[in-house]
Amino acid sequence: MEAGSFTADFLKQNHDLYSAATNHSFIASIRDGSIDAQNFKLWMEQDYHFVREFVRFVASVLVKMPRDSPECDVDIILGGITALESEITWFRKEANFWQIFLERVTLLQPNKDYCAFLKQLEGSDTPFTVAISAFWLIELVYCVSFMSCLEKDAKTPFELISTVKRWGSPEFHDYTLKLMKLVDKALENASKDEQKQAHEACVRVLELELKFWDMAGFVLG
Ligand SMILES: Cc1ncc(C[n+]2csc(CCO)c2C)c(N)n1
Repeated sequence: MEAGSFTADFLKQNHDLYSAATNHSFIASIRDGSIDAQNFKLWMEQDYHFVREFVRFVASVLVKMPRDSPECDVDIILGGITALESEITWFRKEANFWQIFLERVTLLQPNKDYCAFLKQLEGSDTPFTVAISAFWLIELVYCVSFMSCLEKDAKTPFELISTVKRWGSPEFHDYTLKLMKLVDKALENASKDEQKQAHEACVRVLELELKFWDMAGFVLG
């Protein structure tokens, strides 16, 4: 089989897992309007803390970028960091609306596991190529998942529209395409070992995304 780009090959080879992570029942419950507010609040509490760890992760990706990278490539990651500030402000505002106390949240195990994985990627043992691949896929899963909640026949509740628009918007999709191009460029000339490591990190991302959705969709007793 002739090899295409890393990202296209990855998505083809891991179609079922990717599809499970981007068509989860939690997202389906937002899309069809049946979501329980308790589940949404649980997701928001946990995701805020995930995003806080993600800030450090993205900073580490920027530091690992090769010095001879074109400025426009550096600026894509810089844009990602900048966007995180408004993201955090949005979480705080939204948490207020839902009467969530973000400081009092206890991290659940799937979130702890995901944050531990990010920490591992932040380490100097993880090459840039591997970190940027995981970065792309983490953003893509959210983008594709939330895009489905904006389709014509979706019945997303009014109070969740601002949430799904954040990550399901065409602008956010463009950003994931830019990340995808960065990944493919970085991995084109990488060693077989780095390509394998990047593939494994991406599989792990999909597994962790699935568990994160499972956690959010868990029916509270
Ligand atoms: C579990 C989980 N997976 C992926 C994302 C996606 N994501 C991480 S940071 C960020 C802000 C923009 O870069 C976005 C959309 C998430 N939030 N939570």
